[in-house]
Amino acid sequence: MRESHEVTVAPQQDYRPDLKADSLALALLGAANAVARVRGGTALPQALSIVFSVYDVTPQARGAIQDIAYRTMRQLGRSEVLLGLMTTKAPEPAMLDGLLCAALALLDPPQDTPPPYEAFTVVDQAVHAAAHHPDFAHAKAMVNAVLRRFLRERPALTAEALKQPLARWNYPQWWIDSTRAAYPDKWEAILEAGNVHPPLTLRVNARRLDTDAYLATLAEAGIEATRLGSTAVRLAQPVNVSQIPGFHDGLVSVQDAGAQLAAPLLDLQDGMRVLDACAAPGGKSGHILESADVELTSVDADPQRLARVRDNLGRLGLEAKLVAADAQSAAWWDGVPFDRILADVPCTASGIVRRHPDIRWLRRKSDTLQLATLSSKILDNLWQMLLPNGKLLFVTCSLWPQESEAQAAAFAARHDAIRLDAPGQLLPASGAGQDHDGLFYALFQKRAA
Ligand SMILES: C[S@@+](CC[C@H](N)C(=O)[O-])C[C@H]1O[C@@H](n2cnc3c(N)ncnc32)[C@H](O)[C@@H]1O
Repeated sequence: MRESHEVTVAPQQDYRPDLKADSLALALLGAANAVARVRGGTALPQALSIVFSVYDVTPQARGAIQDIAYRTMRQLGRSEVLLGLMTTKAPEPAMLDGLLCAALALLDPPQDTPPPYEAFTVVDQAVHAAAHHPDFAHAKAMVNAVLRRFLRERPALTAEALKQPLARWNYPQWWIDSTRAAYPDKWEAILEAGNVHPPLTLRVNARRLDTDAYLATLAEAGIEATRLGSTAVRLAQPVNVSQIPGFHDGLVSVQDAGAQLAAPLLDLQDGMRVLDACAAPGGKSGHILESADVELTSVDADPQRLARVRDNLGRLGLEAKLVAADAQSAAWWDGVPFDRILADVPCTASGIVRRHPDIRWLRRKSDTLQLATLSSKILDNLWQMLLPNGKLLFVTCSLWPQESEAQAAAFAARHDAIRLDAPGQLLPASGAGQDHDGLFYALFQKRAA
């Protein structure tokens, strides 16, 4: 018998196609590559940095790849259903599917938003991109046929697609069901809010200047902005951080207005010992140090993410003791209790999907319970580190009650903790007056000894 030489060829995801650096074809292929990696379980920011490095792209191409990848993520459900209506089997490999979804996202922008490119350019460049990739050059006629059919039959195809919740909402079915179960009267508004483009919100460094003075600086620079809170300023149009006045000198940081509630709730006084137990990348650590002269310990289990805390505090000219450790354990603790503890625990991040549209496609339903179990262990461990009369602020960026209110109620009961006033569940909101992610805050005080 002759030996079989048949081999299965692994997809060449790292292959750099020979396409012009500033072409839409390269941008579509880069986005398709990132989307395929997200399907494989990689978060979109990491997927994009891999693509930028293997494709060795120009800054301009990076911007285009990123923009298309984020658009594609926001409309992945709708594009998947449309593809299901136009093809007999799911396009393979994953990058071909990603290419079609990326092209559809450009051809089929959300209602009332202009298409970013001419339709014929998108089709032409998507076919060109397919033709240049060895894994699916054979499918270039299919890419052409599918995209042209979409343009010809768009009203009928989208009407048919929108009958399916996956296309209507652009979330997996379990996510839609969970939102509906938790918020029977508001689930539609919550899902819509997660599909809105987030604003760029800044936190003004109160050590350096006041918020009105910074608004005046922005106005002088011709940047339109509104005040959202004591230190929160929302830009009318997002800009690159390099164009934000004073960013590099630590006058401001990028931080959602909802996240800016943490430091004031901690009721900080000079001289306190404070623990930020899940600190990376350091947004709240920075705010704590801007608010009072405290002795801050910032802990995070991920040493690479902890390095970002050092960078962020360095830009602000502030310092904390940085510890790479597991907040479920006390092995790293010197035994001296803290006056204040911030527990911004790991969670499903279901409240920040407008900033991270990949999260809904990466998460599994079972993650909620797993993460709630981890965070309850973290909270129980931290409680022993708090002084009598001290305060612990529990924060999540989740919308699921299992991770938030149910967790807070169970924690208070387990430890006989006093529950102080705090916002509780903040639902995501977009607008000039109120604009924040979906976060949860519960504040506990330890009884006097
Ligand atoms: C919601 S993020 C924190 C955001 C941060 N507080 C800020 O404002 O920039 C949660 C963090 O918890 C960290 N983490 C996850 N499990 C942990 C554990 N067991 N112990 C300590 N940190 C953990 C993650 O690495 C992640 O950086």
